[in-house]
Amino acid sequence: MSKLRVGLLFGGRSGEHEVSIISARAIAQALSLEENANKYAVLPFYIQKDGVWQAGEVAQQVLTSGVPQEPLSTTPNLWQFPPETEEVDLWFPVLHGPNGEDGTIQGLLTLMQVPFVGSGVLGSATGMDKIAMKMAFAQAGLSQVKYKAVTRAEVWSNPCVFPKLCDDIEATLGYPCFVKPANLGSSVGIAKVRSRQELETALDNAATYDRRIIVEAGVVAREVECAVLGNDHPKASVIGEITFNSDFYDYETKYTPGKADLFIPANLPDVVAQQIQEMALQAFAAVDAAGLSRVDFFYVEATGEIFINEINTLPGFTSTSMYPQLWANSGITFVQLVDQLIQLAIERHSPVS
Ligand SMILES: Nc1ncnc2c1ncn2[C@@H]1O[C@H](COP(=O)(O)OP(=O)(O)OP(=O)(O)O)[C@@H](O)[C@H]1O
Ligand SMILES: C[C@@H](N)C(=O)O
Ligand SMILES: [Mg+2]
Ligand SMILES: [Mg+2]
Repeated sequence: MSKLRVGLLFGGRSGEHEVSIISARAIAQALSLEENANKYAVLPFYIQKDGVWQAGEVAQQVLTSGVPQEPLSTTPNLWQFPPETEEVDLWFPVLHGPNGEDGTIQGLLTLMQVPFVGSGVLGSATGMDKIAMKMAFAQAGLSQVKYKAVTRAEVWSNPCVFPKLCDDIEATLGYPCFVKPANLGSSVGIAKVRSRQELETALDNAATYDRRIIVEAGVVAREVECAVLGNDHPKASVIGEITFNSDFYDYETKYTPGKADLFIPANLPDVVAQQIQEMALQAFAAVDAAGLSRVDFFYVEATGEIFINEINTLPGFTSTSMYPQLWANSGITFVQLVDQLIQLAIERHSPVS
């Protein structure tokens, strides 16, 4: 039986480029182990930081070394896809953040009419944009912290508008609050602010990343996460908890070994764990996710409140990442997990009989 040729897409024009390479390396390895080795042949496709696609040796070299390839200074030809593109039977996008997790690549792959792992255009776009995502969650009745949506135009407006915006944020959300570019991940561009001056700086900085910005009331809570796997009848994993000593779960804490600890399963009353699992499944449906997602929550132990924070439709996928570890603790190994994701992609893209 011939092997299914899996196009592994990684890198990407996003602030999470480096994380994507590490996630893709772990997935490539899992696709070459045990029964997967007989079923799948991996074709690596590396998207440089300037958006140019590389296949073959260049892509393999980035995957093996984990080091991004610097784009050439010549004007890139963005619409020249490598010839290997035509050999792909199924795409496995392992791209985090804008231009990868946000529906853009999913639109391209849909037009190619080749099945792909994960959410489609709607689920990816709604899951990526924290403002759209929160509106979908509110509609589904999921509890979340108070927030305000802000645009770059308001932040970089005339000097009369900006102070009013900051006054409004102070009055409605108070300090500390969190300023986030709406479309990003790995905490890139996020700031925890405690004063007017920090608020102004954080809004200005977030506006350099995105036209859309969200400001959220800060909550003091335990951080817990749940993995979801499936299409129309998804399953929720056990719950995991993250602990750390830094001010919040920022980029450095996420990706520096030893700075954060993961506890799986989290030490939670059964009823709380079940409620989080139900909320994770509701969130998955609310944004129309497919295949996989990791849903992040805040659990306020003193009051019993559970706030949904966000959904990640292409969560970090290194061998030590929360998503595969949650499934490993729920009885699905990393090797089985990538196989199941491919089978779910085939199921989702099969013509309705
Ligand atoms: N409203 C809030 N109250 C308290 N802490 C918060 C709040 N929002 C964010 N944080 C802190 O910032 C971290 C990153 O926030 P968030 O998960 O929204 O960002 P992200 O960039 O999408 O992250 P990910 O890597 O999970 O995709 C959280 O894990 C938490 O530590
Ligand atoms: C990759 C990062 N956005 C995560 O959700 O793990
Ligand atoms: Mg996120
Ligand atoms: Mg998060």
